[in-house]
Amino acid sequence: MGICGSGKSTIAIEVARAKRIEMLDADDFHPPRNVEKMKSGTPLTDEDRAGWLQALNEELKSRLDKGDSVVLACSALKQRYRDVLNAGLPQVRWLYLRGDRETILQRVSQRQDHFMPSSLVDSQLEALEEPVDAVVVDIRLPIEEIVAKALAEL
Ligand SMILES: Nc1ncnc2c1ncn2[C@@H]1O[C@H](COP(=O)(O)OP(=O)(O)OP(=O)(O)O)[C@@H](O)[C@H]1O
Ligand SMILES: O=C(O)[C@H](O)[C@@H](O)[C@H](O)[C@H](O)CO
Repeated sequence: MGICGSGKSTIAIEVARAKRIEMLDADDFHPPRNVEKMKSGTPLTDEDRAGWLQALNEELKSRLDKGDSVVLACSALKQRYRDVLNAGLPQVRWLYLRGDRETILQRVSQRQDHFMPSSLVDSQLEALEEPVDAVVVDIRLPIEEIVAKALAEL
C-alpha cells in the first residue's frame, strides 16, 4: 500500500516473482469512470472507492480460501479501506511504502504511460492514514532492498 507513485506495482511484481505467486494490481480493477476521474485531475471519493474495495476483497478471498497466496498492489489509503480489503481474511499482511512528497512528485512526473497526474499527489497525501500494523519501508531505498525486506518480514 501507499500513495500513487510509491512503487506498489514495481515492488509487488518483484515479490510475486520471488515467491512464485500471483500479483494483482488494484488499478486494473478500477471502473473506467474512476480512471477517467483521476485522469481529469479529480480525486476519488470514499463513494467512488467503495465498490472497488469490495471487489478487491472478493478477489483476495477467492484465492486465499483455496489456500493460494497472492500479492495485491493497492493504494489502500485509509484504515477503513484496509478494513474492507481485509474483511474475513486475518492472514493479510501489509507492506507500507512510505514516501516523501518530493520523491513521489519526481517519480510521478517522470512516468510517461500512466493515467495519474502529478496534480493529484497532494490529495493522495491528504487522504493517507498511515497504518499502525504494517511493515514500513522508505521508498528512497533501492528496489532490491525493499523487496528483500518484504520477503524477510512478510
Ligand atoms: N525504490 C525505488 N527506487 C527508484 N525508483 C522506483 C522505486 N520504486 C518505484 N520506482 C519507480 O517509481 C515509479 C512509480 O512506481 P510504480 O508505478 O511501481 O508506483 P505505484 O505505487 O504502483 O504507482 P500507481 O499507484 O500510481 O500506479 C516507476 O517509474 C518506478 O520504476
Ligand atoms: O485510491 C486511489 O485514489 C487510487 O487507487 C489511486 O491511488 C490510484 O489508482 C493509483 O495510485 C494510481 O496512480
